[in-house]
Amino acid sequence: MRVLRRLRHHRHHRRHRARAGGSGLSRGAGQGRRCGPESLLEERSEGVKVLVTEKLADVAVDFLRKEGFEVDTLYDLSPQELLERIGEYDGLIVRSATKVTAEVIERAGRLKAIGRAGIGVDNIDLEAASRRGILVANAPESNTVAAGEHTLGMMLAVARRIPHADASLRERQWRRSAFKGVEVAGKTLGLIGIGHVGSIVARGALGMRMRVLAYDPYVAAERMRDMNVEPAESLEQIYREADFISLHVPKTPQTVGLVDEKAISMMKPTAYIINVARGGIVDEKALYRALKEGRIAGAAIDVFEDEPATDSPLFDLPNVVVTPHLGASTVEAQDRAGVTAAEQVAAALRGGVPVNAINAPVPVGEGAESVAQFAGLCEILGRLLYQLTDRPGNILKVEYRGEIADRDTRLLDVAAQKGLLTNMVHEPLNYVNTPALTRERGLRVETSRIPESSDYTSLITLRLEGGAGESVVSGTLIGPKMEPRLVEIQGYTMDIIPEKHMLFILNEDVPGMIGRVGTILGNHGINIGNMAVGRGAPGTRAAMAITVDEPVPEAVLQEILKIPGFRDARFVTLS
Ligand SMILES: NC(=O)C1=CN([C@@H]2O[C@H](COP(=O)(O)OP(=O)(O)OC[C@H]3O[C@@H](n4cnc5c(N)ncnc54)[C@H](O)[C@@H]3O)[C@@H](O)[C@H]2O)C=CC1
Ligand SMILES: O=C(O)C(=O)COP(=O)(O)O
Repeated sequence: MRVLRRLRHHRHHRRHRARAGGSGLSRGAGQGRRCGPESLLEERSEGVKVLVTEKLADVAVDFLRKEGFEVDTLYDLSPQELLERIGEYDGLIVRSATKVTAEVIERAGRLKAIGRAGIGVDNIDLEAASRRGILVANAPESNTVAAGEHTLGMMLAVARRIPHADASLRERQWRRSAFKGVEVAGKTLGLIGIGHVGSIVARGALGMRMRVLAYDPYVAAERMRDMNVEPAESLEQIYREADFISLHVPKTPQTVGLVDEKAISMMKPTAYIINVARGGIVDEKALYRALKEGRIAGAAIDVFEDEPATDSPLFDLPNVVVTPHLGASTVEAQDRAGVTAAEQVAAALRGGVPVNAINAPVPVGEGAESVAQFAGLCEILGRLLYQLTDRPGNILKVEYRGEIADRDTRLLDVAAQKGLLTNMVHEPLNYVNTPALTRERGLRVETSRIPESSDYTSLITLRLEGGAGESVVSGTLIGPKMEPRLVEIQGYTMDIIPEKHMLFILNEDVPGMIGRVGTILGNHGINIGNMAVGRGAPGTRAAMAITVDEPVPEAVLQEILKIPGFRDARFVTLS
């Protein structure tokens, strides 16, 4: 299967991060890291309902249906109708027009995942979604080429007044002298934001022999120079020097109103503003005044403060080119955005963390996929740790040894917490809401890394401290199938594949103990699957880990403990 590796510039974290995309990561829907213990992952999709509120590529809807989801495409829902219907759905897929407000999220009792078939997520209340444990994932890069090409098209359209000339000729007027434009070659294009879309615009502009100047505090000057782009010292430099100013930043509290009256006042009277980013980043009223008074030459606008915008005063100005938010509207981009969003939602609904998750940790960088494979193990270790502890402490120590110590393990930190909290909290836990619940419970998480590991390629140890004594468990993944193994429990070295029902017993290291346990379990009709023993110094203490086919009742544990030499016997459930 195809696995793509690519660099993406994350919108909000504003740093370059490597991500794996493609469809090689899971058995069912692609684009997700399988993060839970395999047995915990939800494979069934019957009865799992996905609502699509905006036109999505047919291939994306087909994909979801083939995966067994029930899909409703309700493209004309009013905000009120959305509030009324959202409670029926487990997944939601939107584009930019659906406002997924805190109120929508509050009413979305079943909702587990929101997919954005595009880039900008400013129409989704991320904080509200995260609080409710709803995973949000978008489709970065799906439409960057489309948005970049649209920007270049808009720049040429406004520079050469193409739409006006077209409209005039359709009125049967041959007015050649009325539509004299300006060239872009030799002019300065000032980019505000040079992430994915900005870079594509830069490339096109350089091809047209423009000088490209860019302002982006989160992209290194070196990287810009590699692209033959001149790093601007400040926004002011862009405003003062650029002939065309094009915005390619996300809409955030920091960028709303970025290009305001003051910014426009610094621009050349011959300058053009192009906005294919988001409405509201350019102050529309200030823009209107400047255009009307001829303080700048023109503007090309694809996005508006209030969309759908059918009545903007900008539409009456002759030096403006407008399109109704068409930046992403190409066949190719829509196919990509739709399929990616659908894959992300499908993966999330099956318990994975999709690779484009915005509000959950996704491993990045070298070995990212192998990190995801350890998530199930960490969750098991967390569950086990809690159940082995009588009075759990509030410090969770996660130790990474060997290869795993060099990886991005944020996902694993959360997986361990998720396992630990499972039996502590009543809320359903996932990778989105677990860190907040950990904090709420006053649990401190400390991680440490030791790159060398003598016995295993990678070893993960969880310790719970600060309560009645310390509890410790270690595990690893073994073999070509990367199967989980418990290799240390409460200081005893052993080797056993974890299973749903397990028994842990501490006993004196004397002959006959294993047989006694076997006899008691057998007397109660409890079948043993597997067994491992760990020892202290010979003849002192020992421990047994036993997998059983069904839960072991408390009375059976008590029967074991009545036999001299047995010190502790616990039944644990690992899924
Ligand atoms: N009109 C349309 O249909 C489309 C619009 N968009 C818009 O374009 C935006 C950019 O998309 P991408 O390039 O893919 O995102 P990106 O995340 O790759 O790039 C955004 C860049 O903006 C920079 N940035 C953030 N805050 C900044 C600030 N205050 N000043 C200067 N730079 C800042 C970031 O460092 C980053 O390099 C999206 O967030 C979306 O709103 C994207 C696709 C289609
Ligand atoms: O991807 C983006 O950020 C866009 O603005 C595209 O929006 P759309 O999906 O066409 O409503």
